[in-house]
This record gives sequence, structure tokens and C-alpha cells, in this order.
Amino acid sequence: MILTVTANPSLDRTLELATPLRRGEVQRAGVVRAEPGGKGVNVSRVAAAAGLATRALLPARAGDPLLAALDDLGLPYDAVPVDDEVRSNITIAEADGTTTKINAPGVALTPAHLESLAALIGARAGTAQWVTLCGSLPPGVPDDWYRTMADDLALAGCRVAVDTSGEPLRAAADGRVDLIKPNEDELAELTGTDPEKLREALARNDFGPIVEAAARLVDRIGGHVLATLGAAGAVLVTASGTWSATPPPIVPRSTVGAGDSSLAGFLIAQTGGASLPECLRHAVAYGAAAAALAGTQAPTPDHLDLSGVTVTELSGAARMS
Ligand SMILES: Nc1ncnc2c1ncn2[C@@H]1O[C@H](COP(=O)(O)OP(=O)(O)O)[C@@H](O)[C@H]1O
Ligand SMILES: O=P(O)(O)OC[C@H]1O[C@](O)(COP(=O)(O)O)[C@@H](O)[C@@H]1O
Repeated sequence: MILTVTANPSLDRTLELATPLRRGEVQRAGVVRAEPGGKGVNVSRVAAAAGLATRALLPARAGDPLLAALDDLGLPYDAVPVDDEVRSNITIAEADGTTTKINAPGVALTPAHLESLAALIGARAGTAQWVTLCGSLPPGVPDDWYRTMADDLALAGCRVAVDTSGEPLRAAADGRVDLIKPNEDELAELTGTDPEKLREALARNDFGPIVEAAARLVDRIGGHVLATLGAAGAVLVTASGTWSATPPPIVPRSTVGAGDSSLAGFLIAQTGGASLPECLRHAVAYGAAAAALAGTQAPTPDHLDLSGVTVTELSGAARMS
């Protein structure tokens, strides 16, 4: 079972534009979509679509449109009741695949809400192969909340994956984490690397600087680093090996949910007993499939082009270049 925790869930509203976005002007959207979102919720949606047992833990009041959408999907969840409606995050998707996202701060949580969420995690974690702590923290939540949850889960013998950003990511990376999924900007921020240097290297198909930064992070957290790199694919750095993977050719429609789908893909393969490079292949195939779908749709195994993903082992000199 994959247990996901989303402290700051959202209803993702996507407006599709047939013409390029023009700042300061009135434009009319062709298609409007509303889908359940938030990083852990998305991981659960993708895991469920692959037939895995999963449960999403999140704050949301009874009758919230997000919970109604999860009910429609038949996705198992436990919600801590809060006073306000779950935030809406807005995506503007242009015809060429350019995705502009505006995320709201989210519903503030009180210490009592956090206690209830922590109690839910404790009650459900016993049957989980992985617990994922995902997404931003809403107002009212201390930056080290995921760190505290990860420590508690590690003590209980659970495997923990973290996908967050900013201070909560920094705090999480100060302790033990089994799997962390930064994108290139988050990796740069975590390791004090110039993000421009990482981007320039990627433009030359040189994964060296990414691998070097991720390897430092592996030493720090004691677990695996899955660094996702948008259209360039992803790199997996572990104590036992390092691999890069490039995605199959796709026509991007909305990259929202691509990172979450990558994490889900990795976990789906890992819980199925796949080797580390195969886990990476699944991560990249799931991410690419999500990027090719509109809005925050969850890719299913039918959407995957696994053989279109090229996985390369990076060892010795390549790893250190
Ligand atoms: N334009 C794209 N073309 C092909 N694959 C993509 C594209 N954007 C994202 N992906 C896939 O999705 C994964 C996650 O995307 P990324 O943008 O790195 O994550 P995040 O959403 O967390 O920033 C990538 O590793 C890649 O496999
Ligand atoms: O919690 P945050 O950082 O505001 O992110 C939440 C948003 O990210 C998403 O989970 C998508 O994340 P990815 O594009 O990184 O996969 C959306 O569903 C949601 O609107």
C-alpha cells in the first residue's frame, strides 16, 4: 500500500488557450477542467490507476468539491476536517504545451489539525510499503513538519519519500529520507549549486553537474535521489549506482502533475520488485505520459511508452564528470 500525505491539497483548475497567453489582456479559454490535485493526491491517483492499493491523507472539510471529486474517482482517503474550502490552483495551458501555474497559499492549519493529521499518518502507516510526504505546507504549519513526520515514520520502520520545496524540503533533507524527488531548481537550491550551471550542462546533454549535486544529497539523506529534469528526463543517484533516463518523444499538453506521476511511477515499479534502473524507466515514462495529457490527468499503464525511455548507467568517470 502506498500512503500519501498532502498537507496542502488543491482543486486544479486548467484553462486551455488556443492562442498564446497575452499578459494584461482579456482572453477566452476554450476548455476548462477541474481535477483533484496536490502532490500526494496525484501520487495516489496514479498508483490507483495502476491497480495499487493506496490511500490519500489530507485536510479537507466534509462536502468539499475536492473530496467529491475523489469520491467520484473512488480513491480511498482520510480527511481531517478544516473550516475553509480547499484552495484552487490555476493552470493556463497554451497550445504549444507551455504551462503557467498560479498556486494559492491554501487553508491554514492549526496545531489541532496537525495533530489529527499526524494521528492519521500513525494509524495508517503500519500497512504501507511507502509513505510519501508531498507538496507545499499551508499557512500555520512549521517548516520542519515533514521532517518531524519523516523521523516518526523512520522510527516506526516505514519507508519515506519526500517531494516538497523551499524550507520544508531543506528541513526534510537534514535528516534521513529513503527517497527524495527534487527537480533541477530544487536540487540546485538544496545543494547551493547555481541553477544556471545545471541548465547549461543539461543543454549539452551533460548530466555530470546534476549527478554531482545529487550524490552530495545522497550522502546527506542516506537514501535515493530521483532528480527530475523536465524534458531532459531524470537521474537516479543511489549508494549502489547512478543512472540517467531520457523520455520518449511526446507532444506536451500540460506538465502539471508530471513530477508527481514520476514519483508514483518509481514507487509502482519499486513495490513491484523492479531493479533501480527499471524504477527510473517507469518514473520517466510516467512523467512523460502525464506531460502529454491535458490538465492534471493521471496517466494509466496504457499511456506508457516504456521502451521509448533510454536508461544509461553512469559510473566512474561519467558519474564524477
Ligand atoms: N516536456 C516534456 N517532455 C517529456 N517529458 C517530460 C516533459 N516535462 C516533464 N516530463 C517528464 O516528467 C518528469 C517530471 O517533470 P519535471 O518537470 O522534472 O517535474 P516537476 O513537475 O516536479 O518539476 C520528467 O522527469 C520527465 O520524465
Ligand atoms: O503544494 P504545491 O507546491 O503548491 O503544489 C501543488 C500543485 O502541484 C501539483 O501537485 C502538480 O505538481 P507537479 O507538476 O510537480 O507534479 C498540482 O496538482 C498542484 O496544484
